[in-house]
Amino acid sequence: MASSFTTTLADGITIALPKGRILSDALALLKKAGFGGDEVLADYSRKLIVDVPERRARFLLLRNSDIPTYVEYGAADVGIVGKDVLQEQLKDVYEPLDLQFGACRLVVARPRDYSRPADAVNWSHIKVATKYMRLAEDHFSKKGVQVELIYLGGSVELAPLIGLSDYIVDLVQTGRTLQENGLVEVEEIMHSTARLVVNRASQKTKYESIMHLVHQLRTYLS
Ligand SMILES: Nc1ncnc2c1ncn2[C@@H]1O[C@H](COP(=O)(O)OP(=O)(O)OP(=O)(O)O)[C@@H](O)[C@H]1O
Ligand SMILES: O=P(O)(O)OC[C@H]1O[C@H](OP(=O)(O)OP(=O)(O)O)[C@H](O)[C@@H]1O
Repeated sequence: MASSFTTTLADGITIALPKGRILSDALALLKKAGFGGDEVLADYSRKLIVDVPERRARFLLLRNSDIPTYVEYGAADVGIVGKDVLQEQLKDVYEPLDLQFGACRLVVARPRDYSRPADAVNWSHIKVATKYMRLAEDHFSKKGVQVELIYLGGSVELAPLIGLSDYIVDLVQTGRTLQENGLVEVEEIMHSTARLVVNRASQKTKYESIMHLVHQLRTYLS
């Protein structure tokens, strides 16, 4: 069966989508723009490749953090991924569109009753748990604060509660996760929304298809 995946949709477009929380917004926009939608959701969680030949589109369902890699190497022509991930990974891809959904912020947070001074100038050698190693490193080094970064892949808010770290750098949207775990935001690092990213070679070899997609998505952005 694998060969059929490589022989169909030769002149179509391969779109990498993240399986997590921005999938439904991404599919809703793609559907409005005429690039499939329900077909992908119907197969979601069972298939990792979903072909929609009548739209000349192939969807890859990937981990959020893998999207830039697939697009950079041309395994997908385009992808949808959060700006936070793009800033963290700095892959060599075009980023033509802010898709406006998936809004969140990357922040520094600490326990509400933490005893160290809130002013970063007075911090010294703090432990920071995060999934965003590069962004956290950049943030603290700009302040001249020496930090020990501890990589965690999820549930980062737990780290300061059990003494693994002093601070966290993580995403916040509603603020509920921080609040329910007794943490408070102390600094904001960046805002993030979902972006369309495009492989540099595909932008040339599939110029018309990609410009059509970009145009359609731009038209249907709310
Ligand atoms: N609480 C949130 N509210 C809104 N958007 C969010 C929130 N958390 C994350 N996002 C955005 O959605 C993207 C996908 O998040 P999601 O939680 O689905 O993936 P993930 O678990 O971080 O990815 P991976 O599986 O690769 O580690 C994030 O990169 C960010 O841009
Ligand atoms: O401000 P809120 O609306 O509460 O959202 C913030 C939470 O959402 C994300 O976690 P996610 O649910 O993706 O789980 P994770 O901790 O496994 O990454 C993020 O890492 C925060 O933990």
